Amino acid sequence: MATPADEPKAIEVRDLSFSYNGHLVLRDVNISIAQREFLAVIGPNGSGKTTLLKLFLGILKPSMGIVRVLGKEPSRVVSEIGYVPQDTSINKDFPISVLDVALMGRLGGAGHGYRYSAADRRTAREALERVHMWEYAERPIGRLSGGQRQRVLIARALTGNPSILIMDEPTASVDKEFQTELFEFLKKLNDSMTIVVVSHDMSVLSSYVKSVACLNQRLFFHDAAEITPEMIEMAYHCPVDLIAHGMPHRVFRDHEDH
Ligand SMILES: Nc1ncnc2c1ncn2[C@@H]1O[C@H](COP(=O)(O)OP(=O)(O)OP(=O)(O)O)[C@@H](O)[C@H]1O
Repeated sequence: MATPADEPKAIEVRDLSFSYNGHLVLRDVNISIAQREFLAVIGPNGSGKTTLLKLFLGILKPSMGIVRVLGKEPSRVVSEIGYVPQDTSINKDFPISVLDVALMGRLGGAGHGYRYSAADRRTAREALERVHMWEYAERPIGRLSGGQRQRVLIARALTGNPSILIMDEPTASVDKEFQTELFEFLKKLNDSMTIVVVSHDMSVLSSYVKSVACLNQRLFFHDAAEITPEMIEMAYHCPVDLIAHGMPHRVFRDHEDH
């Protein structure tokens, strides 16, 4: 049986740089994410967070350096990763039901024309029950609240039975109550699953995550849930008066307003 010492890292990134058409977005990024880690990636708008996630997923290829997921090329382990994209990437007018969205998580590498089996339907139902959305199974996704839609997207990611869950801004369009509920849920999943969450909102993160990475073209990784003033300065290019055990939330807001 594999011991933690010899099990592969969930995600390993070495000397990674990435450019879009010559425009450098990520520079010399190194990070090693152990299995069952709960990592938050924070950073300002346009700092490359979504780009980094897409490199983890194999949707983008590094310009330089390597990305390994469970020791392999990301494209070879697609079914190991559940991805919850930003809510804004969802076309809310598309006439598709909650159950259909959850079932899409079963497609994995399956080609066009794949027919869902009874096992697929059972798994989709279980995933929707886990996020308390089974009662909405027949409802079009366009007629859900932001928080409900987020739950369905999580269910879709879980139906693939991934060992790594990657979420891009899961709390962007939901209220405080759902944020807490979501992180409690993620904390339970984290017993058996690696979780990577991109977020702007640090106030909800600190009590749930195990480590934090601050990104602004370069990545600054801290192997603890604490967000240090150095990380803030590095990523946000502003000195932050880090208030005792508080997140510099107010300070950020002031900073972003100017
Ligand atoms: N497909 C693309 N083609 C060209 N440039 C892109 C593309 N996608 C993103 N970019 C640029 O790359 C940079 C990083 O974008 P990315 O979406 O990774 O940032 P982010 O940190 O996720 O931002 P946000 O917090 O606003 O979601 C930005 O300057 C963005 O304009």
